[in-house]
Amino acid sequence: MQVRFEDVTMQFENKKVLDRINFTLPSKELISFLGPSGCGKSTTLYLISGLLNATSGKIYFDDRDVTKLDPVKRQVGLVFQNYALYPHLTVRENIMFPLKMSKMAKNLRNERAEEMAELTKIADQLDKYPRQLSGGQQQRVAISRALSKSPEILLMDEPLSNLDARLRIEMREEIRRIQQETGVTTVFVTHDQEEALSIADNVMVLESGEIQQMTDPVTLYQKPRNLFVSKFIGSPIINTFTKDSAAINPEAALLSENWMTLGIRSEHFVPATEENYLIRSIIQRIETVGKDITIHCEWANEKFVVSDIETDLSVGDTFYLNVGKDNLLLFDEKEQLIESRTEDE
Ligand SMILES: Nc1ncnc2c1ncn2[C@@H]1O[C@H](COP(=O)(O)OP(=O)(O)OP(=O)(O)O)[C@@H](O)[C@H]1O
Repeated sequence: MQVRFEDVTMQFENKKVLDRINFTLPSKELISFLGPSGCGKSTTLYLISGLLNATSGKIYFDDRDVTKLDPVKRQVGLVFQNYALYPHLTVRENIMFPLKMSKMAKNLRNERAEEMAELTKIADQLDKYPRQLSGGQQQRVAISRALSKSPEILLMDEPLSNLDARLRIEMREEIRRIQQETGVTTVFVTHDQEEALSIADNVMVLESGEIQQMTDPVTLYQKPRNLFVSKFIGSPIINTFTKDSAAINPEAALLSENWMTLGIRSEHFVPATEENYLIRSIIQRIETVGKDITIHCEWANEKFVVSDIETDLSVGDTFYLNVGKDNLLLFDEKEQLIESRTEDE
């Protein structure tokens, strides 16, 4: 099922949290809402679920106007960060709970609970209580419960935030698998850019109640629409330079072009020579973490980082660098990506 927002505004007292936002979530996809704390991700999710009502604008599920529809009638499944399981009910009873509410016959409820537990790989935990399960298993129960009523859409609000790093990675792969097996349109809210990029078909980046960009993870990384998105996506954070950056070769042809900020990702630098370089630096520190080498550079108090590069140079050496022209991200005075440049060349 497709979800469409038309000019949706959400205001709490005198605070406008979402300002006339428009988007379409394609059917059967996993879409991530990504953005810093307070940008309006959860609010958008609750508007889809019906737990919040929009101040103005329209919300459609396919061609059905659901703007004023009761949450129960919207057929959404919800999964929260804290699992929200009933502690006094077993796993089986937790999964069956929404089915009981909708008065499904007991044998069918049981069958459905077992089917869901198979899907989420907790079939051997059905008679335990939530407190006897690990965090990852509890979240599997919450997902089973949310899917038990075959919702039209599954909404997940920071579902992995309570798990440790290793389990987060395991569970995000599981969520991806479950989403693909069921084909249910899924929204996954996170503030973690790596999580969003690794799990989603499409990512919607929000900031200050406005959609900054909505596209697939590769495009988001390679062609961020503006400086905010370029800085929010990618680790380490993208390096930025201005026209008066002393690190830029004063002879560089790039300086005669019209731009305000130059963005270069750490892995896009290649070694260069004093005769032909774009960026110069003095190596400050070489950091090795496992297989990853990050070189911390500086020129005239401007700091930046270089990674995925082979060099014999050491701390204190001058490091000359170039960047392939497709990897130069130029932003104008409104911090928007100048796209025509890469298309022209
Ligand atoms: N019921 C409410 N009354 C007043 N302000 C609210 C209410 N709910 C949310 N807000 C405000 O709306 C803004 C967006 O909140 P929202 O929870 O959607 O952000 P978020 O992007 O999900 O961030 P987080 O990850 O911190 O939850 C915040 O400034 C928040 O304080």
